[in-house]
Amino acid sequence: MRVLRTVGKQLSKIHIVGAANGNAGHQAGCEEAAGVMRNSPILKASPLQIEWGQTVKPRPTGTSLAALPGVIEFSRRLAKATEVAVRQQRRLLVIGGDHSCAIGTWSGVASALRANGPLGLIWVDAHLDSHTPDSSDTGNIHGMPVAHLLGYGNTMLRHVGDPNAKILPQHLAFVGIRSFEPAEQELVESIGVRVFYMDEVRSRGINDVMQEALDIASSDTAGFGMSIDIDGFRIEDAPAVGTPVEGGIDACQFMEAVKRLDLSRLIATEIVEFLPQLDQNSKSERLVVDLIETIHARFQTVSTTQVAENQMLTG
Ligand SMILES: NC(=[NH2+])NCCC[C@H](N)C(=O)O
Repeated sequence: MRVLRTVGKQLSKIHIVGAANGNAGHQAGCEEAAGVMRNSPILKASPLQIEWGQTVKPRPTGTSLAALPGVIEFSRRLAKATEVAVRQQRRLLVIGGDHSCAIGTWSGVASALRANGPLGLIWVDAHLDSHTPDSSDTGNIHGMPVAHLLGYGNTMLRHVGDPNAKILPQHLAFVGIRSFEPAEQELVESIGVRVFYMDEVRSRGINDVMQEALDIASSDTAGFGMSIDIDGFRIEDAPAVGTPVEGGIDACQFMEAVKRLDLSRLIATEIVEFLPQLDQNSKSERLVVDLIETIHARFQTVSTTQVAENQMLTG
């Protein structure tokens, strides 16, 4: 009885791991986001129960491809942190960081789940982030995490946590994509990954698309994750990002769609690419909090009315 109660408690509280990395991005600054969110008055005012775990900080070795040694070492430490959290059945949220942190986040989660089955993943983003070091024009590793999670690219990055591919093509769905280069598109399409480009989101509506993405990520998997790059949203909803792209997902519609999803098999969430130095009027900070509440309120005794009231108070 006691054990059950403890497990229940761990399941409902959000356990946040900070990923304070930023030098694999187009512009430095995402490394500040975890600290900003930790001190965020908007998040502190939220009725959600949160416990902050460790914040993993890299030892940067440079930018573009010179960042690689630092990213490898950082990814290994982040993967340890997420693996432990999932093994302890905590309700995990990772706050990045540039999107290269996804290598560490999902490698650790995949290792923890492996005995039970494969990991599914919904990747919300403007970009495909599916380059290898060889195919990338910029050398920025935040444009490469998906290729490495699928088992392509640099061997040491592919082998973070363990040598297995972290995700199989049939369990991955991209949502909101509208910026990519031919080589990365060719890679993901040739192996059959489902990409919901922005055109399809616009024509079918985000509700339908998210429902189908959830089906892909949860069929024949041990559970699934969501990696949310806030540049997937409209620039007016998430202005503080390093690589903005016009024509994104309407953030309010996205959150309405997420509220309708069955998230009972959600293992972990990651919110990345928030660049605090560009955040006028805390607009993007507020979006991060709204996303967290949208996803997590259902797992706690917090009612949607309480969340709405909080949003009005701080809005
Ligand atoms: N996580 C991101 N914001 N990625 C943007 C990647 C942009 C471009 N495709 C590149 O590889 O450099």
